[in-house]
Amino acid sequence: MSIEAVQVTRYFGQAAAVWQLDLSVPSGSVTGLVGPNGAGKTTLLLMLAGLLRPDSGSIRVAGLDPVAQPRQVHQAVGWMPDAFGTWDSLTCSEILETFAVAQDVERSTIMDRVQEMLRTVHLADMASAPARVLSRGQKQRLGLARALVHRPQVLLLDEPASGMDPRSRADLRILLRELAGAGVTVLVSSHILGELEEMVDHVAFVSRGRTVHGAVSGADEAGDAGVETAEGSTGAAGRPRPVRTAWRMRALDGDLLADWLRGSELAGVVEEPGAVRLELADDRAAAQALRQAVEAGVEVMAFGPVTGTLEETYLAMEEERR
Ligand SMILES: Nc1ncnc2c1ncn2[C@@H]1O[C@H](COP(=O)(O)OP(=O)(O)OP(=O)(O)O)[C@@H](O)[C@H]1O
Repeated sequence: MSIEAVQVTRYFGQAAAVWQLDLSVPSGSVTGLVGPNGAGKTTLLLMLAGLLRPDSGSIRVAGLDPVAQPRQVHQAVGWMPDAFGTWDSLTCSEILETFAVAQDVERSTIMDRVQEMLRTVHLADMASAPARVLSRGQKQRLGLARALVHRPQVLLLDEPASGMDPRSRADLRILLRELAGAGVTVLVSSHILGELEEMVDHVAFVSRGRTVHGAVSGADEAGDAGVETAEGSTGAAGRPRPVRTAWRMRALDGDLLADWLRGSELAGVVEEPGAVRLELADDRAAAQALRQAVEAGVEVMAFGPVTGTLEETYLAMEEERR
């Protein structure tokens, strides 16, 4: 596990923003952090980034303790806050350069790295522009470049897509998937659930300062309280759940599809003639199911994860906006 939080608590005055929270995030994956306003997501991310001390509990990020080893954690982590404050008179290039220096990036490589990062977030044209002229979405992209400039092992993003246009959001999704593929651990909070669903491998729900068991494998589980309440969550609650577990297969011949499903060992239901919904453990299981269906002669014309399950699960959570 690349991020491990055990019984972490943080108070602001009398109010517990995060309370006895458990979270385990696997390495090399993209994990979503989902919860209502005031649930404690930002507070949690700040503690993981070594920018806020927990009152109690233990945290390990890339094997490091943010309380005892803040400097090492800052170097291991890329942090992108929801609102990225820039020094308005510095240029985009100067801002990235400043952060690269602060993060001890090898001096001789800094300018190349800065150019590379500006290209990655499509701001190369703005390299010499002062930050004050950037739009909100462009500032977000610069914030992403800043978080990545020192090649962190762990990337913590708080609402990164807010203010970004559709092209930038799509680029963000692709970039986060690529980073995870290269072994970076990504934890991303977002309220844009449809988008999160497409980019994350797992999701952890936060409610009233605690992680709750978020089953996102489909409407059935979500509907019958697949999400435990904050009070009911213990133990495995901190383990994020895989996201793509409900899949829909459509075929030209509905009877053949239904026969194949009955004869297979797979968990699934016929939703309507020509369409079945399958519960599959992971992407590999999905690929196998598709192969089996095709080999059995089913003329599959569409197959993909059922979207909207994250939102269904979210809405099934006890509403507790603060
Ligand atoms: N510096 C602070 N001082 C006092 N209370 C705070 C502070 N920071 C956060 N809180 C409180 O802690 C709780 C959790 O806030 P936090 O910002 O972590 O929630 P969040 O899940 O990130 O919310 P959102 O989705 O709206 O960004 C809220 O009730 C908030 O008012």
